[in-house]
Order: sequence, then structure tokens, then C-alpha cells
Amino acid sequence: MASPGERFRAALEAERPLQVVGVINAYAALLAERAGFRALYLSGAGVANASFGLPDLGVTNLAEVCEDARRITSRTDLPLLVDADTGFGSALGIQRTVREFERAGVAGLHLEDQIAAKRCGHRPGKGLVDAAEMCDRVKAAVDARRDAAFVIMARTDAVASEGVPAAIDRANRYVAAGADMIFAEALTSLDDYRKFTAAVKVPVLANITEFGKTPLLTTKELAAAGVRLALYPLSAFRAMNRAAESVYAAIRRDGTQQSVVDQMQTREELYTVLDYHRYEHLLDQLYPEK
Ligand SMILES: C[C@](O)(C(=O)O)[C@H](CC(=O)O)C(=O)O
Ligand SMILES: [Mg+2]
Repeated sequence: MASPGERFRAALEAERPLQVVGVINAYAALLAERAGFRALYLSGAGVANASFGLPDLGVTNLAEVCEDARRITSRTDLPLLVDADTGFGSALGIQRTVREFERAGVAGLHLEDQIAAKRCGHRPGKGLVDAAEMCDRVKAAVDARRDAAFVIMARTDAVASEGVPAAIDRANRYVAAGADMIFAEALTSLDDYRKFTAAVKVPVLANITEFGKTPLLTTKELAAAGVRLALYPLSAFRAMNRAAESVYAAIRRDGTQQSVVDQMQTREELYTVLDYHRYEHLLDQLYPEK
């Protein structure tokens, strides 16, 4: 079979823009696969928020992110893009990140030009490293990959503090350093995406995260602006949280779940997604009933 990186690149050719959808765990990955997506995303915020109940402020480490990634890649062949924040260390740390991600079956990563004390891209107070330091991060990542198809995506958070032209300039420097794709973070208009894609000669990703700085642009609009990848990092996670909140509240309030059962996925539906009956059948064969 093609390598994960090759599968990601093939997906990018098959769809414009390629929709890359966030999955916070392996079960969500199965749901996304059934919905027809061609590429998946493990969000740094998702790992921090969902797996650890922590804010997305650079508090999770390589091993923790890898573990979440591995659980997803062991259950689906869809290529998985993983958020590596600022890379988990300096040059040697970044090299280790790339190797561990490759070993975990990941298709590619994105690295951002924020300082190590990173913030969410859509929040104030982001600090940046200079472009030269970010280029060193990109070079370290490119040198480390064993599969040439493993995707090294450079994310620039510079729009907020330096403006669009300076962010484009940074993006082009990251491409010259070897970045395969550019993650243009927290752009505020379609026109700014147009400026990016006109000036940057590799595929550009738009992060369509809710309640942030970027309007909820459609794939049609993004395609017309030349955007090649559309990311939905936490959409399903936010909806799951709302659903869980309402179920917990109802059970606590009513002393029964009767009013919310019709909001639930049924046991049979759960099993269908898991392919439960195939596993059960296997078990029956291994241990026939006496
Ligand atoms: C894409 C992102 O890096 C993530 O970790 O998912 C976040 C998403 C978000 O907080 O909405 C980011 O944009 O910084
Ligand atoms: Mg992130």
C-alpha cells in the first residue's frame, strides 16, 4: 500500500479543496471515514482539551500526541495530518517528532512559527520566532523524514501581528526552506486567502475553525480563492461536547435519561460503525459454544 504521506498527497489531488476533518479519537475517525472524508486531522487543541482536559497552550508532549495519533492510524487507512505545535523542541527534538510520527503511521505534520510558549492561533497574545528560526525548524523536519512523501506543512501565525504581506513573505521563506504546504492561520477574509494563494506556490490550507478569526467560508468559496486544503479541526468535538452536556444535565435533572434517548446513537448503530459483529463472529469461531 502507498505510504501515509503518499495517500495524503493522492487525496489532495482527488479533491479541491481537500477537506481535512478533525477526529479526537479512533471512533471519531471511523465516523469521519463513513461520512466520506479522504483525510483526517489530529488537533493539538483536541489532544489537550479532549484527552487531558487542558487548554491548548503547549502543555502536551510528543509521546502524548503520538499515542493519540497511533490509536487513530491503527484503526483507519485514511491519511492523518497531525498538529505538532512548535515541533516539541529545537532541531533535534523536531527530528525526533518527525521520526516518531512516521513510526506512528502519520501522513504529515504542521509546525508553527510561534514561540514555544504557544497559544491558540485565534487568540490574542501570540509571540513569534523570527523567520530564520522557523526556517531552521522546517529544515530540521525535512531532513528527518525517511519517506519523502511525508508532509511537512509550515504554519504561519504572523497575520495577527505582522499583517498579510509580511506573513506571505514568511510563508515563501518557509517554502524555500523545504515546506511542502503552507497553513495560513487566522486569516480574516477570503480576499486574504486569495493574496496568499496568488503569492505562495505550494498548496495553502485554510483553517475553518468555529468561533475564531476566520469566517466559515465554504469549499466553493475557498476553491475559487485557490485554497487547496480546508481544515475543520474541532467541529465534531464541539458538537459532541454540547450533546454530552445536555445528556448529563437531563439525567441529573430528571433522574432518568428517557427524555434524551432519542438523541443517542443506538447500540446497533454503534456496533455497525465498529464492525462489531465481524469481531463477534471471529470470537465465536475461536471459542465455539459448548
Ligand atoms: C488548528 C489548531 O491549531 C488546533 O490545535 O486544532 C487550533 C484550532 C482552534 O483553536 O480552533 C488553532 O487554530 O490554533
Ligand atoms: Mg493547534
